[in-house]
Amino acid sequence: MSTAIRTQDELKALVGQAALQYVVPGGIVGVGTGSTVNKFIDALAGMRDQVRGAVSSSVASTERLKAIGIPVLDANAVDSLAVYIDGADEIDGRGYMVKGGGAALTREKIVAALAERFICIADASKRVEVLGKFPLPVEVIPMATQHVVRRCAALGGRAVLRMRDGQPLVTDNGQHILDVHGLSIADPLGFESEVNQWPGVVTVGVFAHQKASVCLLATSEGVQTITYRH
Ligand SMILES: O=C(CO)[C@H](O)[C@H](O)COP(=O)(O)O
Repeated sequence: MSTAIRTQDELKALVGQAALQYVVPGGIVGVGTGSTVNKFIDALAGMRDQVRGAVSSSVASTERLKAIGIPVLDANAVDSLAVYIDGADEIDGRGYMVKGGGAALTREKIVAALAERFICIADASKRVEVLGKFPLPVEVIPMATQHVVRRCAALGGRAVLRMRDGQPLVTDNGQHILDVHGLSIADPLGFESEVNQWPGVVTVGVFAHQKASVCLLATSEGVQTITYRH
C-alpha cells in the first residue's frame, strides 16, 4: 500500500511536526501565524513541558498557544530567541520570502528580527523562482492608502485593499492591508528597503532582511531540508 502524503493539510502537518527538532528544550520559541504554523503549535503540545514559553506574532497564535498551556511572553521581555518558526506565502532559492497572507506580517517581522534562525515551514507549492506571483501584502496606515496605491502603480503593481465581511480588514495593529498584484521582485533586498521607506507603509511583506535560515519543505516524498547562506 502506498504511504504517499497527498493532501495539503497532511503536508502542513508533516512540516509542523518536523519543526519540533528546532525547538530548544527549556527555551523560548518564536511562533509565526497561519495554517501551517497551527500544525506546528498542535505538534508543540506534545512537548509543552519542555518549552519555557513563546513569543507570538499574532492574537490568533497567542490564543492557540495559550490553549495548549504554553505561556506567551511579551516581545519586549526577550532579548533574543534561538529560533523563529513560521510559514510563508512564497519562498525563493535564496530563502527570501513573501509573507502576510494571514495579515500578521508586521509582528512576524518583529519576532523574526529577535531570532538567530528563521525556520520556514512550507509545502512545495510555496517554492518559486521569482517572488511576486502571490499578491504582495503591504500593511498601511489607512490615511496613506491611496498614496501607496499610486506608488505601487508606478512600479507596475495593482494594489487592492483587503476586505473582510464587507469592510477593510483591520490588522492586530489597527491598520489596513493592500495586496499588490502583478509585481515581479527580482531584487528582494532592494525592493524591501525601498517600499519600507514610503510614508504610511508599516511593513512590506517581502522578508529579505529577515530571510529564512532553513526551509522545511513538504513534498509528497517527505520533508526536504534546505539551508541558506547568510
Ligand atoms: O505570513 C503569514 C501570515 O501573515 C503566513 O505565514 C503565510 O500566509 C502562510 O500561511 P499558511 O501557512 O496558512 O499557508
